[in-house]
Amino acid sequence: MSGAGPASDRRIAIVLFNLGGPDGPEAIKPFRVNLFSDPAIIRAPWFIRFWLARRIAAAAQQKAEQGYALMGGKSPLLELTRRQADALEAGLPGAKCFVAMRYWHPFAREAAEQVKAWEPQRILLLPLYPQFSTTTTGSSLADWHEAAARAGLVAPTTTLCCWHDDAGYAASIAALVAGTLATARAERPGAKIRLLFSAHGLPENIVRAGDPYQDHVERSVAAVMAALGRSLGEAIDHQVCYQSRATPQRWIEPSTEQALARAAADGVVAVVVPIAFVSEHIETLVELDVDYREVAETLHLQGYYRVPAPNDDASFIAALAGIARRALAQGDGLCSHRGGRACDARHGDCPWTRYRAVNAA
Ligand SMILES: C=CC1=C(C)c2cc3[nH]c(cc4nc(cc5[nH]c(cc1n2)c(C)c5CCC(=O)O)C(CCC(=O)O)=C4C)c(C)c3C=C
Ligand SMILES: [Fe+2]
Ligand SMILES: [Fe+2]
Repeated sequence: MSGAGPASDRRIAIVLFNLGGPDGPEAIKPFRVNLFSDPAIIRAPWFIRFWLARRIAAAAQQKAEQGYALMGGKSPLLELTRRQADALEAGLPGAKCFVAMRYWHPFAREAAEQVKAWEPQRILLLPLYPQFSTTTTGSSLADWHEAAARAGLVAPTTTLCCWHDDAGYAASIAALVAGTLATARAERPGAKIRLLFSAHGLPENIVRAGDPYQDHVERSVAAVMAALGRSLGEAIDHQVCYQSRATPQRWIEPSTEQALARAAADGVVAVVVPIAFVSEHIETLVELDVDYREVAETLHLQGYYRVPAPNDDASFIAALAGIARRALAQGDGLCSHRGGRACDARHGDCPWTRYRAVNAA
């Protein structure tokens, strides 16, 4: 670990969490059934969920197959996450990164066995979701604790609930935005530009039940806009919107389609920023690059550009390494986020602590 600190001489296992994705065409169906069977995603009693999961998964199966076919029949998420793991390891001597996916291999139980075999002195749980949602971070961390207990893995553990407004993270996203903005300006001289921060959506009822995700997304956008303002020295038009509606319920709005329609009506060029994803996957490479690009063409939008997801971008990895270092410097604890200050999300406390308490009750 670079720099002196309490963690500098220890064997530290860093567990990186993401959602996972199918590793071949035959995995698409079971991956999607796993996803819709998660009580954090479909909030219904288990016997209804068992039936509902298969029904919802079947409903858009063909569209999902077509989407994965465009990416070679599988998701690039695991490979990109492994690259992030390698880059992070290189920046944090003494640490070894492990990957735990929620709905496909390597599952948390596989990662927990690997971590146990490595015999760490300390573990850092680092979700690759900047914003906390019960559907992503909450579900992954709960899954990890079950897997770790089953594996008999006992080591002091530090958990990061969220890093949505970390200054280094915001600056790394702002730099990626600035790059695409420069391309858009060079290709559309004189055109008015609007940044559309497109985040994964959530069903409205999940947000109403207290999920802080939407609030965290808005805070991420504010942090990126502040960093962008500092580096470019100007204010830029922007809007937050939500993509990837996957169930028939009402989802939070405005949708990315609605934001594109507004951009067309206002005669502006849209520069889409995938704000809730740290890696390219089906929702960026297909939904943003193919589906919404088509929508933009149909709407005769002035222009449509997409900012890349950070993947293993050097400043993003450096930001992640800083987040990890600061979390570890605080010693063992349940949650070490925001440089040690308490969560100041809408609900005033740490969302993971709260989620854990509610689920244990
Ligand atoms: C109710 C359904 C869903 C919720 C809620 C949800 C939240 C959510 N998801 C991500 C990030 C990812 N989602 C991915 C895939 C994916 N997500 C859903 C549904 C919900 N997500 C589905 C059905 C799928 C499968 C793709 C498809 O069949 O269309 C992925 C991985 C994609 C891949 O490349 O394989 C990610 C990453 C976030 C950040 C989030 C809420 C905060
Ligand atoms: Fe999703
Ligand atoms: Fe927290």
